[in-house]
Amino acid sequence: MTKLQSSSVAAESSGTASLLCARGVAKSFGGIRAVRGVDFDVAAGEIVGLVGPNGSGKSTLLGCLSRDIAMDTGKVLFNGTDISGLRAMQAARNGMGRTFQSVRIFPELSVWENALMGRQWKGVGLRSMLCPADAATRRRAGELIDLMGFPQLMHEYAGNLSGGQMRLLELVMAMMSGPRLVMLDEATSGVNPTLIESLKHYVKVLNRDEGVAFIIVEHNIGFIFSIADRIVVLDDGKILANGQPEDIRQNQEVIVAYLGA
Ligand SMILES: Nc1ncnc2c1ncn2[C@@H]1O[C@H](COP(=O)(O)OP(=O)(O)OP(=O)(O)O)[C@@H](O)[C@H]1O
Repeated sequence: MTKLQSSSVAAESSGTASLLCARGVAKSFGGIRAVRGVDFDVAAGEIVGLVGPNGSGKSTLLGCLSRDIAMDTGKVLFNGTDISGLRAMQAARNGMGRTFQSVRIFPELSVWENALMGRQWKGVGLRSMLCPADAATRRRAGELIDLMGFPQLMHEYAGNLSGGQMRLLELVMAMMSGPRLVMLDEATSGVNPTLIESLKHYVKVLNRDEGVAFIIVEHNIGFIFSIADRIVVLDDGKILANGQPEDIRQNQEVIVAYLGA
C-alpha cells in the first residue's frame, strides 16, 4: 500500500473514530458507472476535500452520502447509525447538512426568512414553519447571519444577493439544523475572491469553534489545499488518492489525472 491509502486507514491513523463511514458505495445511471464501490470516511471535526476531473463522480458520491441519491449498493454509517436506507431529510435530522452545486435558496424571501427556513432540515414540518420560530431558533439565525458578515442585509430579498452571498446564506441555512457534518458542493463557484476568503474563514470558524466536520467538493484547487485536513481524489468513479494535501500535491498519478504538470 502506498502512503496514500484508503480513507478508512487515514481516519484510523488520525486516531479519531469515524463520524461518517461509507463502504462500497456504487451508483450507475443507465450504463454510466458514476461511483464504483467507494469507501469514504470522515472523522469528527475533520475537513475533507473531494476533488477530481469533471464527471469523476464527486457530486454523485456526495448525493449518496447525504442520501439525496439512492445508492445501488453500499452502506453509510453516520455517527454510529446506519443511514443507508434513510432519505435526505431523515439523514439531516441525524446531523448532516449540505449545500448544492446550484444554489438552493428562496429568492422571494428575506435573508432572515431564508435562515429560518433552514429549520426544515431539523425536522420542523411545513405546517410548523407557518408559526413564529422560537427564541432559541431566532437567536441562532441571528448569530449565524452575524457570523457570515451580513446583518445589514437581514431584511434584503435573498434574490438580490450576489452569488457569493447566496452561497454564504446557504451555509447559514445548512447550519440551522445544528449539523455535525456539512457537505459543500462547489461552494466557490461564481464567487468573487473576497467572498471566497470569507467563506474559507467561516468554514474554519465553524470547524474550530463548533467542531463541525466538512466534506468540500471543489474545483478551486487553491481553496481546497488551503482549507482541507485531508484530500480525496476521485477519478472515473473510484478513489485515485487519499492523503494529506502536501502528499496529494506530489502524487504523480494525481498530477497526471487531475492537477497537471
Ligand atoms: N442524473 C444523472 N443521470 C445520468 N447521468 C448522470 C446523472 N448524474 C450524473 N451523471 C453522470 O455520472 C457521471 C458522474 O457525474 P458527477 O456529476 O457525479 O461528476 P462530478 O465529478 O461531480 O462532475 P463535475 O465536476 O463536472 O460536477 C458523469 O458521467 C455524469 O454525466
